[in-house]
Amino acid sequence: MNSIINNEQQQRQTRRYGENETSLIQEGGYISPIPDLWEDILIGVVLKKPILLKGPSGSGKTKLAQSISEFFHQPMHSVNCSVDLDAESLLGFKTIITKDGQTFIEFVEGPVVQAMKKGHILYIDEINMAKPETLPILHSVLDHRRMLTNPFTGEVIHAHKHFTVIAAINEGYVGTSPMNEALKNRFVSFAIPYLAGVQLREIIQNQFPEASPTLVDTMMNINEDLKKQVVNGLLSEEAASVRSLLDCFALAEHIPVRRAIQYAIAEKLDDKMEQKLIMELVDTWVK
Ligand SMILES: Nc1ncnc2c1ncn2[C@@H]1O[C@H](COP(=O)(O)OP(=O)(O)OP(=O)(O)O)[C@@H](O)[C@H]1O
Repeated sequence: MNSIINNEQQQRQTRRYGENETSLIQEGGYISPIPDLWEDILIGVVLKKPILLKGPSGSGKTKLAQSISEFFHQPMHSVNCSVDLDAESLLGFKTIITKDGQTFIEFVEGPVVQAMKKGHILYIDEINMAKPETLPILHSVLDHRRMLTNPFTGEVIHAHKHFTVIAAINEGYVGTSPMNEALKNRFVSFAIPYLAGVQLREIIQNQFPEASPTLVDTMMNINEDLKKQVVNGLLSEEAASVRSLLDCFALAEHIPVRRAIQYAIAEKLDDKMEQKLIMELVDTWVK
């Protein structure tokens, strides 16, 4: 096992990486879809590189960030980006407080400042949904300087040695804009694909131990067919989403499988032709 990860984890907790690794599932529940991906990302974290996770909706990006947080016993602060995201939502804001009859102005620290000072993980979700002019405020945080001059207080903040930044994007989605080069260049980037094969089976069996082997086989076959049609360009990528598949299993505990797939996969897509194609594929497996 990679010693650089071991050393870092020992600094932060007691259990050694590599002990008790009999399951594909990491602490926090993440399963790596590609051999080495999990470990390569951990190395990026240990080297204090900002990590960019690129993958479709429901591919486990948030789960991966939570698993890193559990692995290093490091709390995580999340920022959900939108066009309304501003410097105050990132850094914090001033507020008036009254104490013992006196009025003060106090600065309430936002997620970036808290994570930097406490050495926590900062998770920036859908970073490409933010307005491009909002994020340059983070440039000095994300490069070798690892510092920030808070424009609201003038305070110069140097990041704690364990401070970690993980960002996630769904590329090419409505409402997203391409990340500007200067921002993207500060990250090391990892493509996060959907789970397939034994890894997918493992997560299903872990979350739905009561599911019959027949149901698991059927759903795995349907998922494979959906993936083929995604590759053929006939279905959008989310048709093969792991989140949707897990939703199917949850529903299928209570309603017939066909309806479960309709609600959890087909109806989530906007295109009627795609919905029809999904249900036709399902009908070849579910009687
Ligand atoms: N590789 C994986 N390992 C463990 N769980 C996974 C994995 N991929 C998907 N999941 C499960 O699928 C669901 C969705 O995962 P998650 O919310 O992390 O996706 P996401 O990529 O962050 O999605 P979005 O882009 O829509 O926010 C969760 O229940 C998660 O446990």
